[in-house]
Amino acid sequence: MEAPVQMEMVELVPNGKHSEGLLPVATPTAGNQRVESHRRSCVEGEGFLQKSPSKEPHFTDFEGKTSFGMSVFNLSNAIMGSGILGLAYAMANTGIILFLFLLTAVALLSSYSIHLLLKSSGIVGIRAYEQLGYRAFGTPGKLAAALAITLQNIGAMSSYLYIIKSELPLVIQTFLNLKDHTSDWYLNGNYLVILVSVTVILPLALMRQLGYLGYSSGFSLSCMVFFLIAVIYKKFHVPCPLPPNITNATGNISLVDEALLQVETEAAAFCTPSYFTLNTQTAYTIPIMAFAFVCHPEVLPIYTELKDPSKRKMQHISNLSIAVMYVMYFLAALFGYLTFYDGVESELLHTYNEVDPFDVLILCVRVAVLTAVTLTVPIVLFPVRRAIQQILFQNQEFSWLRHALIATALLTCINLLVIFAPNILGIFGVIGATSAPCLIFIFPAIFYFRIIPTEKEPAKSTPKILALCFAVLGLLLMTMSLSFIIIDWVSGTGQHGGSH
Ligand SMILES: NC(=O)C[C@H](N)C(=O)O
Repeated sequence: MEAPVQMEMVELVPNGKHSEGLLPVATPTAGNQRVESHRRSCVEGEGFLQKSPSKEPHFTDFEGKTSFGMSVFNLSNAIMGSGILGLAYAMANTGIILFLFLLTAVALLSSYSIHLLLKSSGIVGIRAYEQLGYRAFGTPGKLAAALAITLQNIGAMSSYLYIIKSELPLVIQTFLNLKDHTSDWYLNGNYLVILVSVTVILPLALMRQLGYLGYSSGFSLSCMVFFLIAVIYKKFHVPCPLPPNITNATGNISLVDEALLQVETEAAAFCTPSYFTLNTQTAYTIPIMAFAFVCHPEVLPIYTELKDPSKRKMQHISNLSIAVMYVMYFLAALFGYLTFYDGVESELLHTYNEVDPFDVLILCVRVAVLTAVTLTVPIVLFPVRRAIQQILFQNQEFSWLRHALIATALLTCINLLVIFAPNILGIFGVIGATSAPCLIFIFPAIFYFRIIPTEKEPAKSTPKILALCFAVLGLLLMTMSLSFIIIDWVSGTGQHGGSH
């Protein structure tokens, strides 16, 4: 099939949650002007880093203003999300060494995949993930990329709402000073998640532009840093095992002694870290890690906004962001695991409820994380709505009714998903085994294979063979993870990672 000429609409707006470009600068009019100028002057195969010699404006003349440091911050922010909460559980099911090996592999592969994206975009002058799909495979390629991005963002939003469902009842319980979790509606996560969606998230999602809300994504990164500090601090203040209430179990002193002895032996075994573990839950490790490292749809928009852009500079930015997140992810997983060992839940923050529900530090972390995820949901909803609008209602005038209906429908679906999802592991697992491997491994590799001209790199050249191997690896990981997850569900062990 002939590669289609790049005459598609290009919107220089992000696909996810980095702050720049979400501000009013990226108005539809500005976008359309750029598209118009692009339509007039796009030259096939022209590198976007070269300034167009023609006098006519060109979309690649768009001058980025973001500094190196700010771009590292934006990309780190795009990487960091709820995935960090699942990593300690992944470590409990792989052991420290195997976890470190897999985390390193996913981080390195993630960086290689960005290299493929940057190289492909350099050849054709495209700065949007979906557009690469269009350039490589025409409309099916564009739709596949848009679908994967939409699914990934829906997964991210569901995980954020799941955090609201599991953490908000605990915050309210602490504020009301209630020792026990009662069945009152205000302690029911399902009601609370609907309440927050209707009263906070929906009104924000109805705004026409994100405006200053875009800045709040920087706030979420700070919250996750705060979360990490608390996890490290708590490791040294939470006893292992958690004190058991054995005297309640029996009034007999000799039985208490016996029980104590048994508890001590079990405790020694329980509180010893494992370096290499394999069990049914190990299957979730790669999907959790893949989910945690997804930021690929954001790379090209961040590249667009970069001051004095070059592929090398953008690759440095990506490597640095991945390295910083790699360290943060490893520390969060390690200290979370070393606090609770095999008792850690698939949503780490929820596990601290076992220690002391009234702990002030954990309460502050919960409030911070809850605020961050609540503000991030509308930010992630915007590009999903844009994708739906582009696919279903292309070239139609803005309509408030459609704008509101899509937001309401999306939020309703995500609420239903979250209410019926047994645990956050299901969300990490399904999204991490479907859209994440597509976005990280498969699409960048096959887009690269199609986009780089054979005159430049023949089909049998090393970079292209490597890219194909990368796609095959992604496909393998995807099928393996999905099969193991389905087997886990069918055999009924899927509840292990539950956070309740
Ligand atoms: N950006 C995403 O899609 C997910 C993000 N990497 C997270 O961990 O939540």
